[in-house]
Amino acid sequence: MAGFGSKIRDFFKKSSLSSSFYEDLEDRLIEADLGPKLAVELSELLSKAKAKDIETFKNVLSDKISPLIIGDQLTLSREKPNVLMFLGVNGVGKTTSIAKVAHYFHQQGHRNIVAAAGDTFRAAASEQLSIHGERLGFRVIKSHTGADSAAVVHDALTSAIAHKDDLLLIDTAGRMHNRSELLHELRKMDKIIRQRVSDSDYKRILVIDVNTGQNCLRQAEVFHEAVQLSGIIATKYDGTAKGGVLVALARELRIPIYFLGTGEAPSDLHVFDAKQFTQELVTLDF
Ligand SMILES: Nc1nc2c(ncn2[C@@H]2O[C@H](COP(=O)(O)OP(=O)(O)OP(=O)(O)O)[C@@H](O)[C@H]2O)c(=O)[nH]1
Repeated sequence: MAGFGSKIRDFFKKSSLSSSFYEDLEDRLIEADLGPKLAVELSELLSKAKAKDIETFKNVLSDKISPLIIGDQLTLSREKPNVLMFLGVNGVGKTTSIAKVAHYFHQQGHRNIVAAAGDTFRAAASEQLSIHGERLGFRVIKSHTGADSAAVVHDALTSAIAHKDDLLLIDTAGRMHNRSELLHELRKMDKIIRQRVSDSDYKRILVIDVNTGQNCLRQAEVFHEAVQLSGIIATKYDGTAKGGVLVALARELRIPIYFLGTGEAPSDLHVFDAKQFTQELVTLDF
């Protein structure tokens, strides 16, 4: 799949004289993952300005998305433990992101880190987390497959408080038998954490794969409804899609982006820079 930049560039190269220019542009923007609402708004703005050149498009795009995209640096408070719960559908990179975030804070001097294998749905998930823990030097609290994930979270919190850990990272399942079961499970975990950790020390982080396009939006809405998301980690930014979906997400949910994941290694994590991201998107430079 071609990225956002090349799709839009091609469009302006080939279609500048067509009579259905603005409708075609709208379709292209939707394909480029900006989402239907933003695509309609952008093509309407260009249509009003009677603009058909790529420079005007870039200016309109920049004006439109700059206020939408929010970057935020994830920092830990002095309280112990800070709790980060990772949410997202299967395969987006939750477990890998936990390893990356553990590595990131470890490098900042936070040596006491524990993770909870809250994905009790899939046997390999807690195994994978344990392997990361051994390599990177964090403890992992886990239970058997099919165990109550809220109980795992409860045990991990008790352990983190007893050990005076700086950070508790919670892995969760992305799939359940059905949506209401997933929501119920997540809310239960959320409630247990809120009973013992203050709001300022607890973040709910949505992990999304930027290559999954508009599917992300629906997923994000479900998780946001369940636990009120605090921020986003966008993974697989090293792939072909260059984040058009992040603009759509930012527009819909208005939550900050913490990090971009750019590979499988623990160090492949970059603090999100909103200015740089917007610049790359509007220069269509990829
Ligand atoms: N290229 C690339 N691959 C990534 C990135 N993040 C994760 N992956 C890979 O994506 C695959 C899935 O990652 P996981 O961390 O297992 O995903 P998960 O969300 O925990 O999946 P489940 O445990 O099935 O829910 C693995 O092969 C990771 O190595 C990234 O930023 N870039």
